Amino acid sequence: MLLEVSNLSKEYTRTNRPFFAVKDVGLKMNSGDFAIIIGRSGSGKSTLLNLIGGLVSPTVGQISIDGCNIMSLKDRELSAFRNSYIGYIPQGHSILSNLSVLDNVRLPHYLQKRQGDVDKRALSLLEQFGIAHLANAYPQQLSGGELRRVTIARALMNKPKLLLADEPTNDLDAQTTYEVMHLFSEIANEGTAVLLVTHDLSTIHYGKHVYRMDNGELKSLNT
Ligand SMILES: Nc1ncnc2c1ncn2[C@@H]1O[C@H](COP(=O)(O)OP(=O)(O)OP(=O)(O)O)[C@@H](O)[C@H]1O
Repeated sequence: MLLEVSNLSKEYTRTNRPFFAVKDVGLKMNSGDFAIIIGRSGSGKSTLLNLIGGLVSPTVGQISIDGCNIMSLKDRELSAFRNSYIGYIPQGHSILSNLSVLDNVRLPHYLQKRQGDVDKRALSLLEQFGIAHLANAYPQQLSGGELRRVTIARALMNKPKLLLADEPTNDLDAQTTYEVMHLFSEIANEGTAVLLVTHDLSTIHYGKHVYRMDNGELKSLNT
C-alpha cells in the first residue's frame, strides 16, 4: 500500500467555535491508482490534501506513505521526505514569474540537491507535456493551460510516488481540461499514485476511485 490514511481529523476554531474541517477520514491508495475527490467549496478537500502532503498537522489520525508514518518525522526530515516522495500541485498559480519555464521545472531538483541529469529530466517532462518549445519562455508569456502543464511537470521533477493536485482544472476551458486530465491518467499509468480534489464534475470519469467529501467526511462513490 502506498498511502494509508486512518481516522484522520482536523479541527479548526473560527469565531470561538471549533469544527472539524476533516472528520475521521480513511483512505488507501496503491501505486498507479488515480483517485478523485469531489466536493463543494468548503467541504474540506484542500485541508485533506494539505494533511496528506504534510503541510498541515492533524488533530488526530495516521498518515503513512510508502510505509513511513509522516507524523513521526521532524520538520527537516518531513521537508526532505515531501520533496522526494510527494509532488504537490497547489490551487491557483504557483509558478515563479522571474524564472524561465525550464528553471521553474528544475527548481525541486535543486531544493533536494539531487544527483543525476537535471536538464535531461526537465526537458523530457516538457516534451512529454508538449511544451518543450516554451522551455526558455517566461510564465507571463504562457496561457493558463500551458502554465498548468509547467506546474505538473515541476511537481513530477523528483519522480514522486504520490502526486497531489488541488483543483488543477479550475480555470481551464473544456478542451484544456480534457488534455490535462489525460496527462494525469498517463502519469498514473506510469506508476505514480494520483490524488486529485475538485468541484469539477466533468472530470470524475477519469478517476479509477471516486470519493465525495461532505462537511469533512469522505465517502467512496465506487459501487
Ligand atoms: N486555517 C483555518 N482556520 C480555520 N478554518 C479554516 C482554516 N482553513 C480552512 N478552514 C475552513 O475549513 C473548511 C474547509 O476548508 P477547505 O479549504 O479544506 O475546503 P475546500 O473543500 O478545499 O474548499 P475550496 O474548494 O473552496 O477550496 C472551510 O470551512 C474553511 O473555511
